[in-house]
Amino acid sequence: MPTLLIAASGTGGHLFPALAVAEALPADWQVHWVGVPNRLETDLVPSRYPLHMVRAGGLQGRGLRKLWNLLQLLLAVLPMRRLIRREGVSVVFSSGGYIAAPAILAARWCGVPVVLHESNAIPGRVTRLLGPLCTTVAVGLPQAAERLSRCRPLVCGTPVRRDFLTPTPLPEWVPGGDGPLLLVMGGSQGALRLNRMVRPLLPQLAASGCRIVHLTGSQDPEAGTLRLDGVAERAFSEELPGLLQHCDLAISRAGAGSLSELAVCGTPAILVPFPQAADRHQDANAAAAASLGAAVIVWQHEPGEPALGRAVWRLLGPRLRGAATGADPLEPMRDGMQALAVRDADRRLVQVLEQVSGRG
Ligand SMILES: CC(=O)N[C@H]1[C@@H](OP(=O)(O)OP(=O)(O)OC[C@H]2O[C@@H](n3ccc(=O)[nH]c3=O)[C@H](O)[C@@H]2O)O[C@H](CO)[C@@H](O)[C@@H]1O
Repeated sequence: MPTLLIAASGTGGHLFPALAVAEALPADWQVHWVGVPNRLETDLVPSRYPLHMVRAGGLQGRGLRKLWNLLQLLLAVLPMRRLIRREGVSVVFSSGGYIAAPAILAARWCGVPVVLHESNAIPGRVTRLLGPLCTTVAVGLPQAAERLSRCRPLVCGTPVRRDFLTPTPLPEWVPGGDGPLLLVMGGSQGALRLNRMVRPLLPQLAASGCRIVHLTGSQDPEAGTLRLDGVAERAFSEELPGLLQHCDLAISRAGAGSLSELAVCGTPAILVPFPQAADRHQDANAAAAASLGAAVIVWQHEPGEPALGRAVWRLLGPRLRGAATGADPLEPMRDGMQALAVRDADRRLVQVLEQVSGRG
């Protein structure tokens, strides 16, 4: 029985694509997962995949703290190597981030093939540094391949969960009515600054008949303070597939996971890239969508500045006024999102895993 070790940790953007790959494997594969204590994987990884923990953090901090984190990251190679040997792992797969570093080094040490998936348009530090050691580097966007010429990467899209690919109903708690539906989301952790840009716009939008779902994240102290008819606020929703398939427009951060889900659902978006993302990779993700006409980029600004409001009213205005479809700016954006979509990224990656494990 082939055994896959998945090294994915931390954010939805790393965990969900890896989960999609695990779910797409043929039934005879066994999956083990390696993560970090107290991160999102403890909630998200289903119990059918044994979850092993190693201590491995990012290289945050300065001076001695940074050195200590680097040492911990290197020391994590040892338990990973033991895990690979003990479970008879045939292939290691990682969706990137810091946990990928010890996973790649341990796999090479054991002579086991390793497949690395990079979903961002600007590859992360670990991908740039250790990609050349991997058996295969796969990327979600062609823009990333241009930046990784030493690894000859395979462009295969970023896997999304199956529910995004099959028709899914709108959740019952979404405000009813005929008005267009606007979804606001800030990635798996929510985005405070994005929430603050959006809130001043909501009273007028709701008064004009727009229905709004705002996914605030769990850290927003202002959540729940604005009570308006036609607006539903949630910290997090498990029902994003139904929301994305039915909404007219999304306002979103430009994380690679969200972007690939918007694309497969054909959902037009206003993207507000997170300015502190490593190497400003969200700017590049957003640019990849905007270059296809799929999205409009609005740079993060203070609440009350006009850019976001102008973009929302320009895009939703015709639907709020009930104008004819020909004048609707959202239609070409939907086509743009569909051009960005890769619907079989999970199967393409499974094919790679089967090949490198000698079964393909
Ligand atoms: C702040 C930051 O640096 N974020 C990075 C992080 O992703 P981060 O997890 O922040 O964002 P992504 O957009 O990649 O993924 C969000 C995921 O959370 C899910 N979701 C979100 C809200 C909700 O209510 N329900 C729900 O299910 C979405 O369906 C999606 O699958 O890793 C990504 C992949 O390397 C990067 O592109 C992002 O830049």
